[in-house]
Amino acid sequence: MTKVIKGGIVVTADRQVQADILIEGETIKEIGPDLKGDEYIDAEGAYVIPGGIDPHTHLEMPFMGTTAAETFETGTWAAAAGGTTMVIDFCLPGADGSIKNAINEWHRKSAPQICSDIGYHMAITGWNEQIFDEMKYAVDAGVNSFKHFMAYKGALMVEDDEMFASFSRCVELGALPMVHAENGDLVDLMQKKFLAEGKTGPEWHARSRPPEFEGEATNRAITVADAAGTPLYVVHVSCEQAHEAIRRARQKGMRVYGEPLVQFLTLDHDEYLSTDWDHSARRVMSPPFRGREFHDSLWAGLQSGSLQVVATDHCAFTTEQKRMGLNDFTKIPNGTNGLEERLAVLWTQGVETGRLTPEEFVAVTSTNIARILNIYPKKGAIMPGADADIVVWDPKISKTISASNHKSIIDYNVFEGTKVTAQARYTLSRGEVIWAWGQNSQPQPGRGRFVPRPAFNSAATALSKWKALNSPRSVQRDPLNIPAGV
Ligand SMILES: NC(=O)NCCC(=O)O
Ligand SMILES: [Zn+2]
Ligand SMILES: [Zn+2]
Repeated sequence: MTKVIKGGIVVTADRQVQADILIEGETIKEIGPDLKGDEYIDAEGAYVIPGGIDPHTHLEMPFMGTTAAETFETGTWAAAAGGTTMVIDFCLPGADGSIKNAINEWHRKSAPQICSDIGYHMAITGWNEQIFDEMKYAVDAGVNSFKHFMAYKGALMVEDDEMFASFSRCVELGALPMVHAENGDLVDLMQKKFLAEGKTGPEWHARSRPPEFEGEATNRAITVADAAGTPLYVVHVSCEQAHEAIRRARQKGMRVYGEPLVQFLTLDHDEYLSTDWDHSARRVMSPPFRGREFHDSLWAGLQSGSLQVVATDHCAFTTEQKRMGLNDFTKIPNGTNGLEERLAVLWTQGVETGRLTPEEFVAVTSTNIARILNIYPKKGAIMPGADADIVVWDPKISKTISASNHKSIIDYNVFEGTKVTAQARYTLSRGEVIWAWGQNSQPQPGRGRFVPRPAFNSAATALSKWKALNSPRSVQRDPLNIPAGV
């Protein structure tokens, strides 16, 4: 059975071309004019883009005394409605600290629920021999990236020496270290100080995590990565201080990748000043939303290439869960939504304003992510042989984002009231239409697959080669010229 996506403008990370796409089974067979097939999908007047990949989600993740409400089913369904065909979700070890058990637990939860494909990152939340050993288990199981939390002191945070040990292990395994870069010690101090002063509202969440804390930690993580000789991926970059550190490292030739979130590009820290407690608490996340001046820095990073990908960090809690922190902002579960909205908001506020080209949009929402996370060109590409994860992207469907019609399980939306001017007309996952605008599509839990991601992407391999050729060597001395020991 073949399908042809007909009459659209195919947009990839490097070009736009008017062409049809022939799909055979789950993969792309041919791209060209006037293709014939058994079925046709109308792309007239629309762009045809690789399915979005969200490199940063937390579905059903146990966190801060509760569990993220968004399930693997509702999360991947919301993603499909928004044009995202793959998510990379964060696996978190449980009380036993085992990476192996965490991966098995994530498979157990996700497999029967996911509507489209999934991959995992693994969190490193401490350091011991078991973690050292099980990092290899993770890589062999197709999990090739490890997140290190420099914040959440007393819970997930790791120290610099632990990061160095883990980054060095990543070098051996050909895996990619990632960091949540905030100075956790200082955040902890500020939180305690504010609470002691009776400052308990959600506005103090943001004030306890200023951009300087993020910039310092980003610099520190880059220093650790340089010492260990590894590329580095900085998640949820929210401010110029962190962006500046990444820019500087890249100028020195380091392979440091930066991931702003669509929330950080568009939403303002004034939201924390709302007199409606729920409104502010629903937007509590770490790092927090920043001021408009930082949005400009992040957009510039996407334009110039110093920042490479846009994610959501989708970690969705209900209002009831947020109210766990009614009298103490440090107990508000951290996280916001964005999976369904990422592409439409980025298109409307990026491409429609001329900040991004359609090609850059494809690069930062899909292709760059697939390349960095080593699943390109199976994912993130429109070329023969690639998975037919494709979106017919209609730049003429407008809507106003609202919790009243979103697919997410939560009872609010941080983009509520935002007007967007483009939507997925069709979303295809491995050749199957899983979402059709206005056609009462239904979720198909269990049809998604886990996609293993191999280790040793080309950046890791190149850096290891460079380090091996250029690392300092001991001076060879004639034993006769070495003074005898005293
Ligand atoms: N970002 C956030 O507030 N919640 C999810 C956990 C994390 O990524 O730090
Ligand atoms: Zn984080
Ligand atoms: Zn996160």
